[in-house]
Amino acid sequence: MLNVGIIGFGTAGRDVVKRLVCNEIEGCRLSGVLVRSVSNHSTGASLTGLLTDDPEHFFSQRPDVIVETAGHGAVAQYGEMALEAGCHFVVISVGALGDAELYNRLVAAARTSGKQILLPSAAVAGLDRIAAAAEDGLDSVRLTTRKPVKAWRGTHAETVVNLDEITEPTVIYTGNARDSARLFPESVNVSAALSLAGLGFEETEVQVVVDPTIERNVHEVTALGKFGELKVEVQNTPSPDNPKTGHIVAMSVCKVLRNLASPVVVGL
Ligand SMILES: NC(=O)C1=CN([C@@H]2O[C@H](COP(=O)(O)OP(=O)(O)OC[C@H]3O[C@@H](n4cnc5c(N)ncnc54)[C@H](O)[C@@H]3O)[C@@H](O)[C@H]2O)C=CC1
Ligand SMILES: O=C([O-])CC(=O)C(=O)O
Repeated sequence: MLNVGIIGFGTAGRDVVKRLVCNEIEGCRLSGVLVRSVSNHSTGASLTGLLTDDPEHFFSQRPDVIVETAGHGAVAQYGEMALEAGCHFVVISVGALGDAELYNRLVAAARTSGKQILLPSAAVAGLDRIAAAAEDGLDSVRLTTRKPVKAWRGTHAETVVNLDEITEPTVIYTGNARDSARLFPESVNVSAALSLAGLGFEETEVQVVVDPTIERNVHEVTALGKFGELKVEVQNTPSPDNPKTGHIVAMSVCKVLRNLASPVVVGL
């Protein structure tokens, strides 16, 4: 059995935890959930003793794999600790890795411990193909991320446009993935995942759009190279608790955990 520790008990974290405690991910069991303050969460009997706000206690449960579902700050705070403790580190707040210094430290820790930093596809599709294409001549990778107005509340978008007055699709960012990941830490992690799969943070081109005409979170990816051409559009159903995050994100984490415990792995 693979012991799984989860950092963060928000939208994505709760969905993953629910599946683990219901034994829906074969070969995996929940060792603990690290939260900022236990008193902020009311949980059912199935989680008794599993939530902790004490990192030492969390690590003492000897997880084999730790999953970050808590935001960029938590990647910086716990990444090295997780790898040095001998755990694989699954990261959904991939944009944090746009900080080159942090990225290098985590990679060094992974090398030393012999463990891996695992980045789920999460909200996007096509990372497998872009990574394969990068083996032999990838020329360009472009991302357009569009989300409905409600998904941009409380983000950097509010400093660019008046969200209450938007009536048509409005571009709020054009640039590279390094800056998009930094400016939209809760919303455009996909740009970082594409960068790490393909051409890196500087060469990956990103456009971000507030779109009052749509209901889903849309990511359009195009890539060109020796392999041919890739065009992928995903339309993610927003999670009821957090419209920024697609429900598929937690399911993608569940798939990574299933892969780690499974004799057969499909879709790498
Ligand atoms: N790779 C991808 O495609 C995607 C990545 N994300 C990333 O995942 C993150 C989480 O998404 P959601 O679950 O929707 O967010 P959320 O805001 O619903 O939940 C995050 C939870 O983590 C907790 N938290 C924050 N810092 C913590 C810490 N240091 N220790 C323990 N708990 C901490 C918060 O209190 C909150 O309960 C987002 O901030 C975003 O960076 C989200 C969607 C897609
Ligand atoms: O869930 C999504 O559609 C994508 C997202 O928030 C991110 O990339 O950070």
